[in-house]
Amino acid sequence: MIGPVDSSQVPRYAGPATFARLPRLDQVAHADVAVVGVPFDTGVSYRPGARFAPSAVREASRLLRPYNPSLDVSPFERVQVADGGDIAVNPFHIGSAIETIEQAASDLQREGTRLVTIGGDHTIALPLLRAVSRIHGPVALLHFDAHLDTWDTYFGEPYTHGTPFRRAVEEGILDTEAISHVGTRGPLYGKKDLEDDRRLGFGVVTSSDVMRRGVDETVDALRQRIGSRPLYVSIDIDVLDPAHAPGTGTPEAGGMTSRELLEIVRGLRGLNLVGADVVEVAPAYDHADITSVAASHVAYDLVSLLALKEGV
Ligand SMILES: N=C(N)NCCCC(=O)O
Ligand SMILES: [Zn+2]
Ligand SMILES: [Zn+2]
Repeated sequence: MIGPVDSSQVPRYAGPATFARLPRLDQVAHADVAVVGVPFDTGVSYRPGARFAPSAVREASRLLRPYNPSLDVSPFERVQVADGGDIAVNPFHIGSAIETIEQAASDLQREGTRLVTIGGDHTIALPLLRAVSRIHGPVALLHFDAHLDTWDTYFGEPYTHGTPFRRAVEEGILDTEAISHVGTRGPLYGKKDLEDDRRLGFGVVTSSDVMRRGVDETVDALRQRIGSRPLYVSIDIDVLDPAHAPGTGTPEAGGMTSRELLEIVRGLRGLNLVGADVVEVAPAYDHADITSVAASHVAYDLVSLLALKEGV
């Protein structure tokens, strides 16, 4: 196993950044888990800038340490984790970008590598879900977000960051017995948004529900719905309150704390996780790397969950 650069030997701020100072994918024979960037933000409806997230999150991840006490695992000792670099996508053509992401994600997973993808805007969840469903069939989905992202079109366009999960249901790549939003809040276009969303099959745990029920009850309910199904986790960083994630494109007041999010993610331990993404970090609106740090820690816990599951 090739682990991260030892920060007691080489200062952690030295050298080019890979996620958690891990080796690059081309430096290992095989990776069980790869962290890969998708610098794409052509699908946004408001503030752009998520194309700069992969490099910002890698920079913020320099401070991650190799032992995860919350999950009692040293993920980089248990399995080979590597940084898969960025998928080079066309910034001028959403359809072409989606095709490139689906193909690249499929190629990366060909030898059983699991992906934790750093977006990019939420458009990228659709091709990533297509790629995991090619392997596992329709997957359960836990979607952490302030937004439903099950709208139909924007300006007539079906492929945007507000529409990936409606497309995914239409394409039959989700197991609609086990799809939930967590952390939703904020104004909608109309009541119909919620009705449409329910008709697609989504369960909703709002940000207020999490606050009222607490983390443990929330986790119990989510776990029951998911069972042993293959599970994909998509985390829009705007699920966090703007106080915890100012660096994002469509911020909404009244969100979760980073502590709540991390605890819910850790509560997924033992489930059949097959892939995950962390999207919508927009570094230009960030302050003191608050958002990139949160995203890097969430990604670290997702990698840890995969390491627990894939390791022997
Ligand atoms: N996926 C994110 N972050 N936002 C979707 C917001 C869509 C809208 O402008 O209504
Ligand atoms: Zn979203
Ligand atoms: Zn969102």
